[in-house]
Formats: sequence, C-alpha cells, structure tokens
Amino acid sequence: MNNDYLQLVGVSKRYGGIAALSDVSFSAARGSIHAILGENGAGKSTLMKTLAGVVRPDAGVVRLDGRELRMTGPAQALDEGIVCIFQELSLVPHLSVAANICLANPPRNRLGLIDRHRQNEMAREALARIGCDRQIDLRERCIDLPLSQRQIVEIAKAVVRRPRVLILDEATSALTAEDVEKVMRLLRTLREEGTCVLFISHRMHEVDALADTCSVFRNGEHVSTFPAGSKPHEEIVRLMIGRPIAQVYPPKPQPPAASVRPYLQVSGLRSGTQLKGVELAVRPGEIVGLGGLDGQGQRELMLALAGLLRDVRGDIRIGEQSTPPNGPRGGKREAYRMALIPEDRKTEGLALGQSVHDNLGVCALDRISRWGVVDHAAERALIADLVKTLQIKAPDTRVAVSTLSGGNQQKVVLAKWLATQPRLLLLMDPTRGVDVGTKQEIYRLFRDLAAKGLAILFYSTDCDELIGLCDRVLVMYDGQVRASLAGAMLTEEQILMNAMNLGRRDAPANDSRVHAAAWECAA
Ligand SMILES: Nc1ncnc2c1ncn2[C@@H]1O[C@H](COP(=O)(O)OP(=O)(O)OP(=O)(O)O)[C@@H](O)[C@H]1O
Repeated sequence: MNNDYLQLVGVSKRYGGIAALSDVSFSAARGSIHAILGENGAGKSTLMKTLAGVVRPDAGVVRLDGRELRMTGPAQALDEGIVCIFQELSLVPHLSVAANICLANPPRNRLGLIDRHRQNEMAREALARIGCDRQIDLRERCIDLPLSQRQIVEIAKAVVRRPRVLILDEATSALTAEDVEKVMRLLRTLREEGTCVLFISHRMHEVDALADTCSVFRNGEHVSTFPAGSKPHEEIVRLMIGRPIAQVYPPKPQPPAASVRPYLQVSGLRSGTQLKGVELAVRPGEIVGLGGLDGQGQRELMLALAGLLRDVRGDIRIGEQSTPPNGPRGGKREAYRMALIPEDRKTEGLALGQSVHDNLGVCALDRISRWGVVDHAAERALIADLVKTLQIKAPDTRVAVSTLSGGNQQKVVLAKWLATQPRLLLLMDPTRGVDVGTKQEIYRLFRDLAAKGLAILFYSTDCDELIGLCDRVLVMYDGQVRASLAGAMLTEEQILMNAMNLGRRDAPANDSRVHAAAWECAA
C-alpha cells in the first residue's frame, strides 16, 4: 500500500486574522478510508477545499501519487480525479436528478446534444452503486426531493466521476440510518477499488465502522494521526476539543405531571398520503423525540405544525388556541410562540450572503424595535447575548454568515429563532454537522429551555441522540404515530421494531393515552 498516495506538506491558509490552516502536513494511503476529525472551525473544510482546488493555500504543497499538483481551480482537481462532496449541496435545484448526476460531463450524441437516454443510464448506474436506484426518480427535479435524497444525488454525482481521491465533508449527516449503511458499503467498495477516501464526520460510530486511519485537527493545526480503533473515544474527543467530555447528554429530570396541560396537542392530523391521522401531545417542560424510518411523515408533520404544508385536516392546538385548518400562517405564527428550526440551513435557515448580525436580528425585530424603528443598542445587546449563549465562533458579527464553519452556521440558525422567545420549539435535525463538544452545549441548552417551560418536539435521524436527550420518543410509521416510548422502553431496539412496524399490527397510538402509560413505566 502506498501510504503517501495523497500528501500535504506545510499547507497554510489565513482568512484575515484567522489561521484556518497552519502548516498542515499529513498523508493518506491509496485504497484506504481516512477519517478527518475536529471540532467546528478546526479547518477540516478548508483542508478539503484546498484539495478540491476551491481554496488556494497561502503556502504548502499537495502531491498525488508522488506528483506535485499546482492547482489552478476546481476543474483541475476534477481532472486529477479529486472529487469532493461538500457539506453544502451543490445541486442545480431545477434540473432533474439525472441531469445533476451527469452535470460535469453529460454524454452527448453525434450532433453534440445531450444524449438523455445515456444520461439516464449513467445516473441509474451511479445510484445503483449506492443501492438507491429504486427510491429516487431520475426525472424528479432536485428541488422537489427531501434533503436526504438530495444528499444521495450529490454522492451519485461524485461516484459517476470515478474518483481517485473522494472527499466526503459531513456527507452522511443528512442521511437516514438505512442510507448511511448503503453509503458505507459503497465507500468500502471504492476502497477495494483503490480509491483514497477522506471522510469528515462528527459521528464517531460511523468513523469506527469505516475508517482505517484517523487524523485530528484543532484550531487549524494537524494534531495527530493514528490507526482507527487504537484510541478510546474519550481520548479522541480530548484531542479534538482540548478538554475531556464526561457526559454528552444532560440528566433527564422528572417528567411533568400527566395533569399538566399540553402546549401542543394534535389530533386526527391528515394530509395527502403522508399524514394519516397523527395524534400527539407535548407538555411544557418536555422534550419529545420524533423517530422512525425516513419518509414516514415526520417532515410533513413538522411542516404542518408550522403552517408550511397545504391541505392539512385535523386539529392542532397550540397553547390556548386552535390553529386554522392549515396551521398558523405567515405573521400569525408569532401569536402561537412557536419556532421551527429547518432541516437545510443553507436554503431554509440562513441568508448566507448576509452578516451574522443581520441573520441573528431578523426574527426578533419586534423585540428590538420601538414604534417601528430598530433600537440599535437593544439589537447589539441581543446579538451579543445570543453569540455568547450559543458560543458562536465568528471573528466579527459583521462577516457574512457563509464564511463561518458549518457548525457555527447551524448555531446561528438556532440562535436567531431562540431570539423570538418561543414556547414551542420544532427542531428538525438541529445538531447536523455539529461537533461533539458543541452538541453537548446544545443538548444542555435544550434541557435548560425545557426547564424554563418550553415544549420541544425534536425530529432527528440519529437514534442515539433521541434516546440520550428525549424524555419520550414518538415513532412514526406510514403517516401515524405508532408508539410512544419512554423510560426502560426507550431503547434502540424498540425504536427500530416500531419503526418497521414489527410485532404491532394494532391501531395507531393515541399519544395522549400512551403518554400516561409510558411515564408510569418511566417512573
Ligand atoms: N471564506 C472564509 N472567510 C473567512 N473565514 C473563513 C472562510 N472559510 C472558513 N473560514 C474560517 O476558517 C476557520 C476554519 O473553518 P472550516 O470551515 O475549515 O472549519 P471546519 O473544521 O470545517 O468546521 P465545521 O465542522 O463547523 O464545518 C473558521 O474559523 C472559519 O470561520
């Protein structure tokens, strides 16, 4: 095995006063999977962008198979066989799945026109390599796909280029557990074929399952490289964040009494073929998880609750009020004191070109305005408070939010909605792309918010965090809540059994009824 297949020597990159990479040297082998670990802002993405020709380093050399690469741009990196799957998806939203997969090099017929038949074949083959050719329609526009499927298309787009070096920057963070397995199988096959895979992930169980070698980065510096499995997790976390982490999840308090009136109560919620009579209740002080296999109505439920889905029937009560049939709309949403943290921070959560300051202030204009005029002192105080509470790492709040690391962008999304002082938080995968130290802080924050009386509905694709954080987990199957699990029943096995509807052929769970029984079991 050529251990120095991909080599970086003395690579540095500064952004103004920030050293994103400081004199980084490391190498990765051909036919191997090399995990790149580090907390948010450690420089991982900058490293990948350097390899992908997107960022030009201030100093240093990159070699591939012994040859020095003088990268002039992304096209040259692609020509060298270096393909990167970025955290922020790069699909053209209004083009079809097939067109996106073949975008860099579409097959052409004798007239020079795109050969659609061949294009479809190539796209289908790429999706089949991942095992997703049946679940994604080649003709569908990417904008109409859920985030997890868009991520699969992004991976297929990389596969079709037959990479020599494949870089995945948090590419599994939006995927369902089932799709993560498929992508892992694909990466192992690519490894056997000789591809050098660099894999950035904040999910240690994926790193354990995949990687041959790990490299840890901190504050732009390469801290250590070691064989995967040779160090305990605690040691790796300490290398990553410079301090040990004892317990990632905060202790769970006593549940609110069953007599406490739910802040959110949903009954008989239906919409199209996705929601088929959802029943649930979330009390003030509770963190209720929403689990199940992907596509069982979890996303639609969240959107329906936030008034972002059409043709919804059933009853939604928030606080003291019933919402209109299609959920709270537009400006009326504030009256219900609810906030939705969306799944895709790039397209739904942030105005990327705007400053951190403007992104943070935009949702709280009511709080920082007097007689329709923004009180700039109040605005600055609010923003300083949010930056401190969420520990957002930004050189200055006037920089564009696009220049922050992925994890810090996610914190901005959270902060801007917390600024509205919601009483109901609807969270869609809020720790996606967030490092373990920051996750710990965010979990504590949610627990503190719950202790202050917020009702929290938490949709996550990560079973581990559902179990670790939530008081109760509702498992959805085929547009209904199939089970409400708490206490000793809140296990991965139970979540999976109910997610696959195994061993239960009975009616959907009425959460209000199940709730009491589940808590009895928890107590
Ligand atoms: N275009 C840019 N302009 C200014 N600063 C930048 C830019 N890109 C990155 N940075 C800064 O460089 C540092 C490293 O960022 P990078 O995105 O490489 O971190 P990361 O390890 O990938 O983090 P995450 O896990 O959150 O994605 C951060 O402090 C970030 O704010």
